[in-house]
Amino acid sequence: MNTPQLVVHRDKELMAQAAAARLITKVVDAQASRGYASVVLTGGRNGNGLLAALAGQPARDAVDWSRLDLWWGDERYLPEGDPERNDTQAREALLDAVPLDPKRVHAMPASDGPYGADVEAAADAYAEELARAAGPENHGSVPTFDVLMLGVGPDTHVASLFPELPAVRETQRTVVGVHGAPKPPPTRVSLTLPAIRAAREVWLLAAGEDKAEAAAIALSGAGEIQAPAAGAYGRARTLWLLDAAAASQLPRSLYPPATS
Ligand SMILES: O=C(O)[C@H](O)[C@@H](O)[C@H](O)[C@H](O)COP(=O)(O)O
Repeated sequence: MNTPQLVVHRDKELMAQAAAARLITKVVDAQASRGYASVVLTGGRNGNGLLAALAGQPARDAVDWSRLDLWWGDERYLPEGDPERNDTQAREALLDAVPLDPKRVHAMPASDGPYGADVEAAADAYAEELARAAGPENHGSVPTFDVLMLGVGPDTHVASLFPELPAVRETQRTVVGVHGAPKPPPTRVSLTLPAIRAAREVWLLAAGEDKAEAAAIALSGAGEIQAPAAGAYGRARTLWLLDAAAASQLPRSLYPPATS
């Protein structure tokens, strides 16, 4: 497991803008070296704030959107187009404004789709879609994502992996159904920690005073069952993108050199 890197920005607006610029550069580099890029999106205010910031950046046109594979780390299990779905909010924030290849945008199943109320079947279907996209070097489970982004909840949850609940304990499956999520809505589909760890880079987004305790807990050696964010790390890099408010309870030893 690699040591998390921390970058602390002045406030949540600057964090969103800087993280968006960072994502553009990462995608452009991946496309220049490999011809395509693969990114996993997250829901929530910080995740959508990053997408909205990216939409406003002229450099967004440096990305070849037609060669970008988009996946989700989790989804609220609601009907297609529901305003509370992560993919609905991502489309409103950015996706509808850029020329993506619809075949490369992999939304998680909706509750009014073929699986109906069977969220486990929906999760299995997404796992199969990931496996089909995986290359031989990925051990046949999930593709090697260039960047997998995760908002961090005040309770240290990431994706829909909540402290102590079954989903965070999953060690084999790549996608699971979640029931009784403490953050509404209660029924969700989520990548598991093994799937998250397949990413080259995992970026954790934490801005706002309400994330200060979660960041301090997750970065101070807590276990992944009690603090799922502590178990979210990439194969090559784990990057926490914070604002000063969310970093305010970090031990000084963890606080990076002055960044803004
Ligand atoms: O479906 C969701 O709600 C998100 O995927 C969830 O994991 C979110 O990223 C965190 O709860 C942080 O959300 P905020 O950035 O809004 O605090």
